Amino acid sequence: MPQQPSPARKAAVDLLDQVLDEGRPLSENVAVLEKLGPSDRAAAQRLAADVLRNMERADRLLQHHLRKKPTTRVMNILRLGTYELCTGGAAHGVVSDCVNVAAVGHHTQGAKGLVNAVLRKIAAKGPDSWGDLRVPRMPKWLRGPLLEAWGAEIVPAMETAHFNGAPLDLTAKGDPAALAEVIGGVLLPTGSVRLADAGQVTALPGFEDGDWWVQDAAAALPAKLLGDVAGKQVLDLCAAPGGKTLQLAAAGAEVTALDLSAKRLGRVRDNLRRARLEAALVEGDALEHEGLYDAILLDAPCSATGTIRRHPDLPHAHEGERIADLIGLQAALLDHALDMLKPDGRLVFATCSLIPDEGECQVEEVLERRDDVAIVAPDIPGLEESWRSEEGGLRLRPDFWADKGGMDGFYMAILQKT
Ligand SMILES: C[S@@+](CC[C@H](N)C(=O)[O-])C[C@H]1O[C@@H](n2cnc3c(N)ncnc32)[C@H](O)[C@@H]1O
Repeated sequence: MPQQPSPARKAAVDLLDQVLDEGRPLSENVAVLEKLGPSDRAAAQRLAADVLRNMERADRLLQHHLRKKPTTRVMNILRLGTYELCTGGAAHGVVSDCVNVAAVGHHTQGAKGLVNAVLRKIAAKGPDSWGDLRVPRMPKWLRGPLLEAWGAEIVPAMETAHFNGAPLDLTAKGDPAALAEVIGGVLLPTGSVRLADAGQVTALPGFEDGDWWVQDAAAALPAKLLGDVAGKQVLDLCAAPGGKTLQLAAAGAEVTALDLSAKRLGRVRDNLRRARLEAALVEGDALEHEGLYDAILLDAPCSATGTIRRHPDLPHAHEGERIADLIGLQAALLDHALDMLKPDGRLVFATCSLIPDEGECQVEEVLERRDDVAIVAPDIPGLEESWRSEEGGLRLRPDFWADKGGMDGFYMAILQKT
């Protein structure tokens, strides 16, 4: 009988298989984690994400020791072992446990010897060269279009930001300066509170009382761009999991939060309950919703390429095949949302994408298509002039605020019904 591997390591390899073989993002791979305790679950998720963030580096070292590429699962065991060995993992423990992961799989039993031999070689020499390997590049399907859009200086800066990962940002329900003090965080110029090393989120002060919620500093801006929403009827069109709904409700708006996904809408409900805030929840297709609103937030479904710092699986789980459809959906959502906006009302269009077709181009095109909307320049505290884009929106990039820990990539613009 082979010795059982550590549950976290085996689950991490299962997660890697599902991302790289089946194209399923880490967030959708819950079945793999169901049987694990909380600490193994967290360790498996962290390991899988770290391996994906470092995959190009691991593959570079491994290619010197492999005459031909093994199956994806064997390769993933090797990637995991390489990453751990090169980042301080104890050589004997990591190698033998990776051999155990191979030994318990029907299709990988035969590769036990290979895993052992290759990882021993990596253990001997890999850690010395690891630090000299280049920052991993994005896969070609994404790097190509981004090079075209942003150029050869900016894309490597984005890649460095992706490689560095993301701190934890919180949005305060009340006074952000007071929250920063209580929680020991840094108050950012735009009002978010940043924690460099947060640990377990649910253990932070104020979690149970709903005094704050997790939201990247860039993601916190679109709701603010709607201006003073107190007492206004505000429609949050693609609302789940609800960070922006909470902001709007906390600012005193009468919010209708709509989302297509019942499951994801359940998360909005949970988040509202924890923060003791209220909103009317509607499950449905935004394109079929009707009504007239004072203000609308359209945080449209998109490639989510602005969130790679937190989701290193994203560029590996697919090759952007849905982006063309998403661009069409964003344009249709934008037109329908503008039809539901009262005269003089404000709509904020936002996407967490690095691709201009999902941001700047959408706004340029809607301004050409329609003569009942005008763009309004964003004016809230903390904005930097370099964030303003030509057509009048805000372009946020992961390489901005590099000295502060970065921000998610986002595009947002304010449109006013004339
Ligand atoms: C970028 S996420 C929204 C994030 C959210 N605004 C927040 O701040 O937490 C996009 C959301 O759009 C929803 N969605 C996609 N297509 C939709 C449609 N046709 N109608 C309504 N919601 C849709 C997805 O279920 C997803 O929850």
